[in-house]
Amino acid sequence: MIESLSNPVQELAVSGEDPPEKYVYKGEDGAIDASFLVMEVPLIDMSLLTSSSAAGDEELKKLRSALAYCGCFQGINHGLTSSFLDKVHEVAKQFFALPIEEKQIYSRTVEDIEGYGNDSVLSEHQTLDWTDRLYLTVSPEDQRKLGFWPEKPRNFREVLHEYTTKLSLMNELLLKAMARSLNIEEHSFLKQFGERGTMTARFNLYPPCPRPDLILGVKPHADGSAVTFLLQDREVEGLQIMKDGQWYRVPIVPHALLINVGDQAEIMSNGEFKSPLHRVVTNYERERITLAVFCIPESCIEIGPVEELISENRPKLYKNMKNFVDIYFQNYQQGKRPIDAAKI
Ligand SMILES: O=C(O)CCC(=O)C(=O)O
Ligand SMILES: [Fe+2]
Repeated sequence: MIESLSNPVQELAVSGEDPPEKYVYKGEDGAIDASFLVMEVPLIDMSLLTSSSAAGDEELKKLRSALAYCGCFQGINHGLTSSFLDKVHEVAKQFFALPIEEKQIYSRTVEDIEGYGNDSVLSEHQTLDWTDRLYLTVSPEDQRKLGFWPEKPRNFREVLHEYTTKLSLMNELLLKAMARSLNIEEHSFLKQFGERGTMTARFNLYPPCPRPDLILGVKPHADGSAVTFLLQDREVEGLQIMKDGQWYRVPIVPHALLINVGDQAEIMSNGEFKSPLHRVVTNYERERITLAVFCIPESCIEIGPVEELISENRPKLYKNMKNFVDIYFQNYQQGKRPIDAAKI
């Protein structure tokens, strides 16, 4: 296997040169266009998801239909203040603004996806994403590799810790609400998630791109998580979701969290919830910074469709399996949709 790391896209972007051919996307899923229709991503009031009132029941119905319809929603009233979310965005921005030598202290190695860097080059035919990332394991806390956790800006570690501690609680609340919305025992999904599920954080920088018509920020994929929390850029759009064979733009709702289910929630829900295919387009003039936090079930626990969601009318659609993330990466690298490997 050829494997090497590519140069920071941030440097390519300022060089003013034409981007190398290996960034040009050759997929056949339609033109790259930033002016598609906007997806009406439902807004969900997260504060109502724990309420046993009529309004709470109503919100659960909305949650269920959002996850069945487009696999995602804009979470509002989530309990994180706007000023705190601005701070999270600010530390990400300050990290990517550091001189290259300072960021490279945290560089990932070829063997490890954690750290600062971008796509591993595994084959000559691979198309690279127009993005630089900082990828960190957040929990379980004893698996953090602090050597990759930036010391600059000064409050980076503290802000990330606080943000992800809150998201971890939100993940639990949401997995319970997702189960209740399907009228199944509320711990059905949480049990499969386990007490030592993994949480990873991926800071994404998409530098301005000279050819947004040819180059993607992130190629089409669905997430391998159970749940993903995305803090979008406050001003620059870029995320697109596929629905019924069409790409749609995901709008920015200031200070909302864009929450989507990943393949593992699709499997556990026996396909009631849809893990959405999504991609990121680039912008000619402006950089975009996002933070994706992935909540991933404990790898040694077997996940599979919850029994109560299997019936004569709705047969079991996915196999039971452990360590889906491994299956995910094997299939992803071969350009296959990982969830297909889980289908019966
Ligand atoms: O940056 C975005 O808008 C989405 C990133 C994403 O899909 C991912 O990191 O899995
Ligand atoms: Fe994603």
